[in-house]
Amino acid sequence: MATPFILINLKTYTEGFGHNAQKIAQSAERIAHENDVRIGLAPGYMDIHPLNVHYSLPVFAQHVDAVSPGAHTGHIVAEAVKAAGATGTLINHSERRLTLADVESAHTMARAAGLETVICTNNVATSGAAAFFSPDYIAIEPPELIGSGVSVSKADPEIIERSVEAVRSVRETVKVLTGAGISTGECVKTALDLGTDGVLLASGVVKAKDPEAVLRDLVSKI
Ligand SMILES: O=C[C@H](O)COP(=O)(O)O
Repeated sequence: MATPFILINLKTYTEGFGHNAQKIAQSAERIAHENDVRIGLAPGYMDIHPLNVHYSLPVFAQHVDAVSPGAHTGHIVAEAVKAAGATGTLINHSERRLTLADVESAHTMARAAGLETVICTNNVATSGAAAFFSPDYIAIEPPELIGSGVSVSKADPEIIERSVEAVRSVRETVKVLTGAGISTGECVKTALDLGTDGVLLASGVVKAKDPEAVLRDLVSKI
């Protein structure tokens, strides 16, 4: 199995802006170093460059548009997030959905820019479809459980198992992340036991009183 990957999406929570993003990055870097685990952050765009400069950890954009560099205004271009220091990007997060055609274009552009890719999906069928694009990871997240505090690995383990099957039947090499409501080491262990390669989470860490304590718990059962 690949090294487990814990990817923390800071979303647009104020608890994940600026100095707060740096504190979470510092804890993540330390805990990843002490354990055999990759921990990455997906901060807001303004925090990509500072995190990349000060910390040694994967830094993901939360989204890129299906737009190439040139005469476009107000878009997020994969090459630009790469130039700002991002090492990867989420694509098609449930809170930033794209059409299937745009998922494909955004993914192609992210790849061409040299970014690691995580395509988010909402069910088994979209997970299977996304596998045809050969991203590095597919993150399966039932939208109704996002931010709910109810872990998908407990509430709906079947969707995880069936998504892993759907993805692997299309592309053996694509890794899968479990997302939605993940907040403890037990959730991470269940996600790994269900055949996934890690987790995508947000509120459990970002909104915690002590994010470092949550991070330590997340890696405790790997
Ligand atoms: O990107 C992260 C996911 O949407 C999960 O969010 P959550 O951990 O707050 O449920």
